[in-house]
Amino acid sequence: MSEQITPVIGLIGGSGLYDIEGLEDRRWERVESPWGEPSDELLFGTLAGVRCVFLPRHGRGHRVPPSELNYRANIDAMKRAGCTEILSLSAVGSLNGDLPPGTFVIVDQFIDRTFARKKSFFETGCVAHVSMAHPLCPRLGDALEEAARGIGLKHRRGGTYLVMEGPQFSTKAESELYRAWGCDVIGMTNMPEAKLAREAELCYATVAMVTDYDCWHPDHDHVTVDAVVKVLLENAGRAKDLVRAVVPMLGKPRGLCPSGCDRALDAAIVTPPEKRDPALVAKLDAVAGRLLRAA
Ligand SMILES: CSC[C@H]1O[C@H](OP(=O)(O)O)[C@H](O)[C@@H]1O
Ligand SMILES: Nc1ncnc2[nH]cnc12
Repeated sequence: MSEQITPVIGLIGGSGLYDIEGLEDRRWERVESPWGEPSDELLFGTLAGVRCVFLPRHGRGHRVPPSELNYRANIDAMKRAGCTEILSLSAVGSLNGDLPPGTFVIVDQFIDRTFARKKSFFETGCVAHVSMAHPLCPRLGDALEEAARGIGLKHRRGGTYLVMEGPQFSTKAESELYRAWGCDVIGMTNMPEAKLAREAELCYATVAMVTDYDCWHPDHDHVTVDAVVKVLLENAGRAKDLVRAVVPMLGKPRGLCPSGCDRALDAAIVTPPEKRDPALVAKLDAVAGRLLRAA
């Protein structure tokens, strides 16, 4: 019989999203990871009977900046907590005049311009190369699109998210360069998060919630934190409505991911078993235990 999965929905809340009210049987719990400290405790609970695990990306109180987030610990902790998929909810600037503040973009591509982050679970002693050609899970995108349409949310399916290092916002020349590259939105956090989710064989989707026009638009002020916060407080309520609509759709028992997100490591690990570093293999127990345990 083909494998049946009972989904556990991971939710990573970005700027402005530090809790999911309405989660039943809620409890904040510390999850230990061999990769270090996650941003915060994880919030466990259920929505419409579906198990959910929420992590505020920057921690409650927004304490951790994008470059100092321990992305590996965050993804590893969510995998250890049993998550089968992750929905990332993120504030972004718009690089596209057709995507005004308030629009929710169901992203389908990334350009990763970050340079000061640990980007892989695989290090000396166990090397792997996963495909990132299609970094976001279309199955999750379909559900998000249907849910957004169902609740009348201003949204767009598809768009390229440029991930910058930050924490400073872009220069005008950078903003114009990214527009010329065809990017739609800009933020600081979804890479390496999406890469690590892929290595951990977790389906991953991003809802990018537009808060500003960055600094390229001749008719709008350059982005400031005040402006972002004002719009993201409006976006946060709608993001929670979207979560409440999409979780019941995703929570039904299902087969394997048609796009293969949950088997991403099948053809990725290069180092043969006898050459692997046992200490690293032990650290990879949650991320890659499916394959490494068998070896
Ligand atoms: C507070 S504005 C800049 C900040 O917001 C976004 O974070 P997140 O993706 O976690 O919502 C952006 O990437 C920056 O980190
Ligand atoms: N303009 C912008 N640049 C980078 N990150 C952002 N998050 C929200 N707006 C942003």
